[in-house]
Amino acid sequence: MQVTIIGAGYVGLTTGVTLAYLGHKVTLVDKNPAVISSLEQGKSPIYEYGMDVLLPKARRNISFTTSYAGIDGSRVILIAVGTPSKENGDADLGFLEDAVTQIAHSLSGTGYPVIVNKSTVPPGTASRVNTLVNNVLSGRGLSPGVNVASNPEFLREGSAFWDALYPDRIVVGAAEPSTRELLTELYQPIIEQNFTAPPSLPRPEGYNGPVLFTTNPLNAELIKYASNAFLAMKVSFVNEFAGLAELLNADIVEIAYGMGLDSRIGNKFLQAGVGWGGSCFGKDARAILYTAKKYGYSLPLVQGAIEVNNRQKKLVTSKIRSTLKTVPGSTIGIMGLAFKPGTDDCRETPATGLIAELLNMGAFIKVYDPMAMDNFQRLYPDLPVEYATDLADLADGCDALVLLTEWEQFKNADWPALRSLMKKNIFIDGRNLLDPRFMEQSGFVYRGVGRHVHVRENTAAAAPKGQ
Ligand SMILES: NC(=O)c1ccc[n+]([C@@H]2O[C@H](COP(=O)([O-])OP(=O)(O)OC[C@H]3O[C@@H](n4cnc5c(N)ncnc54)[C@H](O)[C@@H]3O)[C@@H](O)[C@H]2O)c1
Ligand SMILES: O=c1ccn([C@@H]2O[C@H](COP(=O)(O)OP(=O)(O)O[C@H]3O[C@H](CO)[C@@H](O)[C@H](O)[C@H]3O)[C@@H](O)[C@H]2O)c(=O)[nH]1
Repeated sequence: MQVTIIGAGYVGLTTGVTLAYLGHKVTLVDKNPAVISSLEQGKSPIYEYGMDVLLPKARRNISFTTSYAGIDGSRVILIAVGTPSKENGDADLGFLEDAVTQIAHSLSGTGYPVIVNKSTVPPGTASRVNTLVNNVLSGRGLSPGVNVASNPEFLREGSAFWDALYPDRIVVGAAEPSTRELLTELYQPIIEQNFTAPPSLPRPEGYNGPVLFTTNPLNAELIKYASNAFLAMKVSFVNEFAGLAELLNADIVEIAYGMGLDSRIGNKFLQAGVGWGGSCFGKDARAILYTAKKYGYSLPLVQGAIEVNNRQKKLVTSKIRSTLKTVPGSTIGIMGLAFKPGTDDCRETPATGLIAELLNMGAFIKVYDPMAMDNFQRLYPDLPVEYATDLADLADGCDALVLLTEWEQFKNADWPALRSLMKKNIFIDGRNLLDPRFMEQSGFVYRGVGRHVHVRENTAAAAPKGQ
């Protein structure tokens, strides 16, 4: 099937590469010439696990362009442009409206494609896009016959290709049976799992394909917001209890493990830490709160998830204060800048707020991330921090190390050697990644999140991570 995707960012690019890998003919349109020229040279502008394998394999079925000129022959146009937060919390639909207007001006009037919205957008947007595109067509003297569907995206950065090839569900919000059939055809290889799995992304054992759920566009749009709000709330819930556990000298890792044994609760998204970040949870929670307010309604659970998260982000500074005592003049090493492991994305990463606070308190800051240093520097060019070349360079001369992203490389580091390079021995584990007893044996004063300082024998090792 001939498919056009507008926006070659995290969602558009992974979706485009996946669909091309599955045999569709994909045109990726992005207004940023640097993104397109990088892709034309075979280089991905973003880091995503599996991209190095899938992009070359998809290459013969995919083309990249900054122009909307060639979109006319497509049967489906997927929109995957950004929908960032406005000052008031509402989703900014400027990029989306620009894309839709350009699409409407590029269609010739024969055999219209279906426009499918993959960007996360407030309820009612599909209907608004429908009016916008068909008004432009009418203004051009063409018949207003374009259908618009909602097909929200649920991929996670760092495992985007897993989520694209082996999703739990595909949600299609479409009013007309013909649009539902078209999107079912688009996703047929995934629904039926009739493709050769790439060796680096093997089909999970027992996985038999996603549930295809068809509904109307409004419900589909709300499914996306409700899902993200629920996940953010789940993490905030465990973080809220982490604070109480710490006061009571209990251990949140064991508590979360015990909770997750109940299949109604499940063991995922119960990992306490420095709070959630990224380009989606905060933005989408603010947007749905704004929508509710417009209708004279409130969402106290969603509001609470944000408040708990804001409080959580201050946790590290108070741990630094209580362990280091004198912060001004101290050197603090930040381990991890990406908002989660497996990605180079630093949008709304917990690292920024913490670094700003520590700088304000008079600390000297060094940072290291195995993947996200360039992105971080590009996003926050004015932050006066020193970029370390590796973990040893980071630890060298530090009074405290603060782990913010649970990279595998950090787990497997030579901790006694790193300790020997430091001036003082404070270690704040903002993701409960490391074994407290091992860290203390390695010479550190260890502080995790929601865990008693001296964790009992057999506890940390026994409880698996909740991700
Ligand atoms: N990042 C994720 O993990 C994720 C997951 C699910 C849903 N989403 C949603 O998907 C949407 C896209 O997110 P993203 O992270 O991929 O964004 P992104 O910023 O990484 O990419 C958006 C791309 O769209 C391009 N663009 C903007 N306006 C354009 C236009 N008019 N024409 C052509 N190109 C244009 C930009 O240049 C950019 O490359 C958002 O609504 C987001 O909430 C994101
Ligand atoms: O137990 C957990 C799980 C996650 N997090 C944090 O929560 C944030 C978000 O993590 P995750 O959801 O894995 O990453 P995203 O790539 O932001 O994906 C979310 O946002 C996307 C954009 O809307 C959706 O498509 C995905 O389904 C949804 O999981 C990160 O800062 C994580 O560190 C925790 O602190 N504890």
